Amino acid sequence: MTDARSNILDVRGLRIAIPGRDGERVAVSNVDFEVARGEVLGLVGESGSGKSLSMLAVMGLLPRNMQVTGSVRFDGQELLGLPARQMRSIRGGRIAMVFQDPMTALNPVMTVGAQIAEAIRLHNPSLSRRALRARAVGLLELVSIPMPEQRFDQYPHEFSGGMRQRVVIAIAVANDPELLIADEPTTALDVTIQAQIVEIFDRLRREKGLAIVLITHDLGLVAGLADRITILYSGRVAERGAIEAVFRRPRHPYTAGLLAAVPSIDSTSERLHAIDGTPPSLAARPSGCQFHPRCAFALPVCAERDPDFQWFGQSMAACHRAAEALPMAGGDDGR
Ligand SMILES: Nc1ncnc2c1ncn2[C@@H]1O[C@H](COP(=O)(O)OP(=O)(O)OP(=O)(O)O)[C@@H](O)[C@H]1O
Repeated sequence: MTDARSNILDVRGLRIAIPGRDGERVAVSNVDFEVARGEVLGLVGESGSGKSLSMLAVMGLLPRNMQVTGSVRFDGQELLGLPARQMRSIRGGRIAMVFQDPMTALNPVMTVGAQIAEAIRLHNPSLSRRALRARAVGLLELVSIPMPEQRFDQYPHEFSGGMRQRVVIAIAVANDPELLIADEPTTALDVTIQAQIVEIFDRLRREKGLAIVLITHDLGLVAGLADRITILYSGRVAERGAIEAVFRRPRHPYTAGLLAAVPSIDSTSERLHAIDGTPPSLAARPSGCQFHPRCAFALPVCAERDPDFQWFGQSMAACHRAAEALPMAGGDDGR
């Protein structure tokens, strides 16, 4: 892994607690992840695993009642506790975001071009109308929208879902951010369009050195794009590391289960292997390893003690049995 200095984003020991009438509930605990410039990090987990809360913490957008501790460093600067005004200028400037539903991010009564130009103008108030238009058209080109000159003057409803998501990406990267946080950016799109969006992200990373955090429950999406992966389960990191290492040799049974659930093109089986059971609710988190009630390999210790991380060169996993060669599904080394 790269050392901390070259990471554009470094999250350490992130903890997010939600106060309630019967005491606080810890939604995210001891979460670490990092992404270097030009790299893509896949932040993966089932619904409720803490992906969105973790990224809201990075952006300083958590609801006020939540208590966040740990460290979130962006280009070396600590963001937790930063005054709201400073955080606002980083957000939308150096850190940009793309969400699942492009329609909610776009204004239906403004042309697409005007919306992109407005995003540019916010950070470049002295640019002329002509210069704004030229840059906006350039951005439409960058995200592979055909006939950008004509498209500039059209409204969001004149665009398909995939084209709208490209517009949202164009707006997000309008001011050359260093980090893009994309929360389920392709979930609402069909598979072909998904692949095109992935290609655009890949180009932005290669050509502009953009770092991307891709939040998703889709391991297939991560496989095509990410350099590293962090897998969250029940608010904690189950496994993380270089994507090849984690995919080739998952060390956590949860990772193996997720990998086995990815449909493969050459699969002869119609049935997807899903992991039996459901993740624990915030109100009823188990003792010990969070995954043990669903784990086929659980030992008595797994219910008693939260596992420490074990490091395997390019990946690490929080599993009492991580070092053993368990007969898990997933991975490609024939176990
Ligand atoms: N505003 C809130 N108040 C109380 N609990 C919350 C709130 N927001 C999230 N949670 C809880 O915190 C946990 C983590 O939620 P989070 O939204 O980060 O999960 P996620 O992995 O992003 O899931 P999804 O894929 O469904 O968005 C969940 O148990 C969720 O119910």
